[in-house]
Amino acid sequence: MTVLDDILAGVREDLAERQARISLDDLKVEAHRKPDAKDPMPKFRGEGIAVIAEVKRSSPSKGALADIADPAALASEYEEGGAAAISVLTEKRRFNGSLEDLREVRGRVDVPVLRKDFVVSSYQLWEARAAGADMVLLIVAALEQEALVSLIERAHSIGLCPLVEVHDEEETRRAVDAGAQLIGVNNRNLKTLEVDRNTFARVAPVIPSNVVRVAESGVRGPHDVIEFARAGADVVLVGETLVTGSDPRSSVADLVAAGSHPAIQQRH
Ligand SMILES: O=P(O)(O)OC[C@@H](O)[C@@H](O)c1c[nH]c2ccccc12
Repeated sequence: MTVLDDILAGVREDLAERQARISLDDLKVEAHRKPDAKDPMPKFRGEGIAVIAEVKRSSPSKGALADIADPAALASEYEEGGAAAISVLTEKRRFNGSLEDLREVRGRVDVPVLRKDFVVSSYQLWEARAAGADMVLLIVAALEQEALVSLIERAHSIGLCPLVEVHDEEETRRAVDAGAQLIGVNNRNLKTLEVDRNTFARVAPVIPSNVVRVAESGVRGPHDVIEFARAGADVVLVGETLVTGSDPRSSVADLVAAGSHPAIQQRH
């Protein structure tokens, strides 16, 4: 059993528990009360490389990373540093996150907010929307093709922008076939948790030029942003470096500055 299988088993158990407690109809009512989701694409296709900054307390690879007593305060620092969007881990068992964290972040920042979780059911899309998310992560390795296609369609139909995560060329072809407009290449293999920073450069050429490309995981600082940008990234998604650093606001600002370096050729 891979780490991903193990995480998914826990996610399904927790999901069943929530589904027994909160009806889909109630979630839909709550979701419809929320203001329309914000479209992240203009920022992702704008000047320079956009930075998605992540609220992440723990990870299966490293264990506890940071306490983060006030996720909204952290997100607000990210926003002040120039983050184009905020990613909030909502998975509980391995990442120590929650939908409550997302709700708090949503209440504090103006930029789009991504629900970072292991989505296997449209129920979780409604949960994301009800908590005020604008975007949702869909992991190709966790989904059959049919489920991937229908979750992408459903996400769009309820106003969520799906970030479709891949790790190799084959998954990328599946994401493109499924209609993904925003693809994240995870440099971390979720089956082994190993990070290989060359993954993005290897996989990016398979992504059509009209699709927005996100380099995920393993960004240690401005130098890595420049490397991913050179390999064709429009966006970088950064967690650990920001939550373990001493000044999240200026760390984000440094990454944003590196991503708008004139030597970087913009694709859009
Ligand atoms: O902390 P890092 O190495 O900067 O990585 C952030 C992000 O890419 C990572 O948290 C992530 C990428 N894909 C995921 C899927 C599920 C959970 C977490 C993730």
